[in-house]
Amino acid sequence: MKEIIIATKNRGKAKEFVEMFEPLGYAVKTLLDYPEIEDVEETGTTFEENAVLKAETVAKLLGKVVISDDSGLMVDALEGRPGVYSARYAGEQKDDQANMDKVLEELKGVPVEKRTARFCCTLAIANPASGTQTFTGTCEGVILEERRGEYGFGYDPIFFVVEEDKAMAELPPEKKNSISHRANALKKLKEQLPQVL
Ligand SMILES: O=c1nc[nH]c2c1ncn2[C@H]1C[C@H](O)[C@@H](COP(=O)(O)OP(=O)(O)OP(=O)(O)O)O1
Ligand SMILES: [Mg+2]
Repeated sequence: MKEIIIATKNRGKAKEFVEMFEPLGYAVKTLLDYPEIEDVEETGTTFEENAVLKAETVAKLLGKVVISDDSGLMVDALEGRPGVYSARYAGEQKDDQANMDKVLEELKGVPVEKRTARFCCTLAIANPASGTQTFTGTCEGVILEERRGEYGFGYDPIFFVVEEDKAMAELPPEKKNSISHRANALKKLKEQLPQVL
């Protein structure tokens, strides 16, 4: 089986990449399979910068083609926050529950029509021999006033997808993986690099 390496230590992302790549005939490896590789410091100020940093660092270490994912939630009423700081919004411990509580608290009293938001995902594919390309996908939604659903990870329980009339965390994996920011970025990557995937 062909193998693809995803430079992530996030279990929620890793699960989605397995779900999206296995039907294409790829065995997925992530940094959870390479415990000796340390977390790449995300010093960029955009999803693209951080995605490139993560993919190139790991591609160089392994001498192989590597895909990374930098993603997050942008809330209009918060001027785009938490944005690139989504993982650590409530502190260094990267706690999904604390991060959601912080967003809900900051949006207290904000009416539904002003609670618009989007998930963003930039995938970087780094080839040690030929360079790096990036692909970005988004998914539009509205921030709920309380959590709904058990699927997914991160901010999914507070992100309402209008077209589905459900919170992202109420959508089963097959559904999320056809409409998500990550799915949309991967579609672009596949369209533009059919020879790689
Ligand atoms: O589909 C998603 N559904 C809900 N929340 C999501 C999603 N996609 C990203 N997110 C949130 C989770 C985390 O708070 C941040 C990603 O931060 P980000 O730096 O890209 O990932 P990370 O540090 O968890 O793992 P890694 O850098 O090893 O890939 O955005
Ligand atoms: Mg990260």
